[in-house]
Amino acid sequence: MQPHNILLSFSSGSLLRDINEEQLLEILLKDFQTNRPGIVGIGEDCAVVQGRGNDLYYLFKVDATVENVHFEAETPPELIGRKALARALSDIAAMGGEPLYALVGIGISKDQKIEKIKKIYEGIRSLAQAFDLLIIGGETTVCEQLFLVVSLWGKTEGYKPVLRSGATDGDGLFVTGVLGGSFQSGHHLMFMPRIKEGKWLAAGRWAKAMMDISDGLAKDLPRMAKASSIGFEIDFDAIPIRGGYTIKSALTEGEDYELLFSVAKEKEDKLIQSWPFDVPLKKIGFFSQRAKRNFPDEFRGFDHFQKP
Ligand SMILES: Nc1ncnc2c1ncn2[C@@H]1O[C@H](COP(=O)(O)OP(=O)(O)OP(=O)(O)O)[C@@H](O)[C@H]1O
Ligand SMILES: Cc1ncc(C[n+]2csc(CCOP(=O)(O)O)c2C)c(N)n1
Ligand SMILES: [Mg+2]
Repeated sequence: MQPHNILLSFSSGSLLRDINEEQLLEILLKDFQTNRPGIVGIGEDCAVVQGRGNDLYYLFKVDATVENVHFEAETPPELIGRKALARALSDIAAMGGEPLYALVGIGISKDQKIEKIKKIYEGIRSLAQAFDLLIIGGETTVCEQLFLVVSLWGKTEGYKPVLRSGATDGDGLFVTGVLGGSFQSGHHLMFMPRIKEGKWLAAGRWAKAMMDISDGLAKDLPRMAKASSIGFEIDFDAIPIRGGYTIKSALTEGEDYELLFSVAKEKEDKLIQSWPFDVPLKKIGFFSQRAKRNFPDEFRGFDHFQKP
């Protein structure tokens, strides 16, 4: 059982495995200033910094992709590079932004084949090209466990980024694509970040709250509900599950990299009629002031510090 107030209950001997990712951030950032007018700091998929006027917002994101955590030693190197960039792009998509520039950090051991690193970079280059994104720098270091860190700079222009906190009572709850089986099916290496869908949803003022699903719906939806100070009702039969996988997989395994968003009740039908993309769109429930903010205990979602 997790202690309720982590700041009161952790001791100098406590280990990371005793807490979760959110609790670690609470401990670390207790005395940091992370917000001020025009800036949205911790708690969103990207940090938001307001540009000049009310029409331009910059988005910032940094994402790590680590051997034996996010990919395996045998993963094809082009797909390692592709995934490292795609993960960060998914967070720009989650706010309805468009990507502008990237910095790429890499940690490699001295025994690594140069050919493998070249292939990793080829994976980055081809996805960057697909999104018209410039790689403008990075960092190289030596390390036993191969890792990449991608920093992205993006923007919304002419409309506001969609935060996690905008959902209100009665809003419909939608997801793109299908959920579950990401690791086993290889989706976690091949997914297409939902940049154009996210931008359309934000620029057209369809989505009131939005995020990407990286730790599983069972973990990420309660985060959105908490940010919006609201509960939710899920229609479990409506959840779009990848063929051959289970509802448990769809709710808990994570790395779906799909968009989860809320839409005002009166706009739902129009949204479904107007949806111009090939990727499926599905209503899976609604936000409610009276409903709970959690899934049943058997559905937990992914946490780096805790056993599945
Ligand atoms: N070490 C850290 N220091 C400061 N802020 C952090 C740190 N790690 C995460 N954050 C912030 O905490 C929030 C949640 O981070 P997290 O990486 O879980 O984002 P996410 O979008 O929920 O997940 P993902 O990156 O898998 O999509 C973000 O706003 C992020 O900027
Ligand atoms: C070797 C290997 N083991 C496990 C997984 C599954 N996995 C890793 S990170 C993550 C959640 C999102 O990460 P983050 O919170 O860092 O964004 C999930 C579901 C994998 N892809 N590769
Ligand atoms: Mg995210």
